[in-house]
Amino acid sequence: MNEQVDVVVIGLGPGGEYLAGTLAEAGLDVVGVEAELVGGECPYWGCVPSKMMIRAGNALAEARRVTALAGRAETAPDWGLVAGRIRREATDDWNDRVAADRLAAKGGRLVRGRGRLTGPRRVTVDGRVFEARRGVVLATGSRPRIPPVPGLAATPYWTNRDAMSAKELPASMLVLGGGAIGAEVAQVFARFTCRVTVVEGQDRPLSQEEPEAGELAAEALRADGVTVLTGARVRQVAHDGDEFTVWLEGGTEPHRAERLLVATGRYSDLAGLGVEAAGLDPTARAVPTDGRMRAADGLWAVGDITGRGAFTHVSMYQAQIAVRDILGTPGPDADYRALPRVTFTDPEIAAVGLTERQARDRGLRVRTAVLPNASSTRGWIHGPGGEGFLKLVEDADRGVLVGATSAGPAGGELLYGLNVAVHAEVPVERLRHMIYTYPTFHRAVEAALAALR
Ligand SMILES: Cc1cc2nc3c(=O)[nH]c(=O)nc-3n(C[C@H](O)[C@H](O)[C@H](O)COP(=O)(O)OP(=O)(O)OC[C@H]3O[C@@H](n4cnc5c(N)ncnc54)[C@H](O)[C@@H]3O)c2cc1C
Ligand SMILES: NC(=O)c1ccc[n+]([C@@H]2O[C@H](COP(=O)([O-])OP(=O)(O)OC[C@H]3O[C@@H](n4cnc5c(N)ncnc54)[C@H](O)[C@@H]3O)[C@@H](O)[C@H]2O)c1
Repeated sequence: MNEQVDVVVIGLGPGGEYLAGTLAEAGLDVVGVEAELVGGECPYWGCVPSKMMIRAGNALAEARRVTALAGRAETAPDWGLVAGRIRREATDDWNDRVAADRLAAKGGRLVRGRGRLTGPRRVTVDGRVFEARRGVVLATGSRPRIPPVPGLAATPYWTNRDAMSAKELPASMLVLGGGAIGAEVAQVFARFTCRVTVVEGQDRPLSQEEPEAGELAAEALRADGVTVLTGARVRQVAHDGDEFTVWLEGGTEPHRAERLLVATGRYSDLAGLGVEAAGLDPTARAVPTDGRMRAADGLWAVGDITGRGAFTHVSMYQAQIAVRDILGTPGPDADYRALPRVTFTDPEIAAVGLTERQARDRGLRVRTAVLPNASSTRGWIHGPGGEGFLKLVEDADRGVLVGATSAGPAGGELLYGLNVAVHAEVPVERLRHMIYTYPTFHRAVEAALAALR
């Protein structure tokens, strides 16, 4: 006998867990299906452990700046403290009991196993078939994309999961990919004395962001002793039982390291989820959704699987919209114009909305301004560790900001005001006549607005 429920949520990462819990609290009969840990990638192998590492690495870096600012401070990096904190405080030793109990307390039912769509509004988990009266939500996230480099698949390469759960740091590590994961992990590991080389295929790290952001990230990594190779293609990878050997196209000598971290982006396994049973293309990169997060009749999708930005805040934002749609509560459609993101390197590199290139490619008449942090009073006072810049992108015809990048010691926090400006389309003319606190990092916004050309 098939089991009748109101909603089945497949995948309980940040978006799915929120959806399942909120719909259950609203009185619906909800089944949440989870193949691994309730909470998903973010709390166990993603945002939370990586930011805990970064907090520790930043403390070391700040202590090292004491020499230039305040005297002498000695540091003796101990990865055991970081690994222990991640184990105890962040992940409960990779145990999701608390999250599973939280869902149960809200009235949701957890079904452990791998869910598959086997028809419209129908999900099968290890032979159990659920018929969802209102529908099914796909929230199965993403996995590391492993490039088809000869030899790589046969080696014991690391993904983010190994890096986040490392009890000890390797003496040396090659990082394939200089995106968000590559840049963050490379810097932290280097600060804990691991010899790190980043191999990035594009001509700079963080290649999807402003060129100035990528250049700053490369400089920051190099300042921490990371070797950054750009425009680099890996020809072959091998492992001899002890170490990795990596040959690059055009290189004469191979690179060797104890570990190889692959951080070359993510993909969503739509075929494994059986999306064709709901009329969707299993070979697509993402599940297309409308403004209400609907993918088909009685089918919603949220999170990484939608391809609208692999961030926890995107997944949660979309989940809120899907909840409203399922419950029939009014509210605005999804709007990605002011999509914020922060790469938590030191300096933090934060951006919202369009880059200059994206704005120009859309045919906008663009005005921009780029100011180095050192040109502001606060940036100059800050001294060592204050590197960064502020960049604004204006749609000159409408007189509103459509994008901004803030990089610096508090780049992610500074972004907030710019996020509001882009989201609410606050006229640049109004922003120019605001009072900006002296001497903050964000006061640079006033100077940048004046410099828009
Ligand atoms: C190292 C790292 C650092 C990151 N740092 C940040 C950060 O600082 N800020 C930020 O916003 N984002 C960050 N991210 C991205 C963030 O983790 C993801 O965007 C977010 O977790 C995606 O949420 P989601 O809801 O799509 O699902 P996910 O977290 O991907 O979870 C999906 C869940 O679905 C389950 N699942 C998959 N298939 C099935 C199935 N068939 N049946 C049942 N269950 C299934 C999985 O087991 C998993 O638990 C980071 C990611 C990584 C890897
Ligand atoms: N702070 C944050 O919010 C944060 C932190 C980590 C991860 N994330 C999320 O997780 C996602 C995945 O992170 P990621 O770093 O794996 O992906 P990414 O897409 O951010 O970066 C991948 C990088 O690898 C490069 N690359 C791809 N194939 C390559 C190859 N064969 N050789 C060399 N370089 C290659 C790309 O040019 C790119 O720069 C991110 O896109 C982001 O959405 C967010």
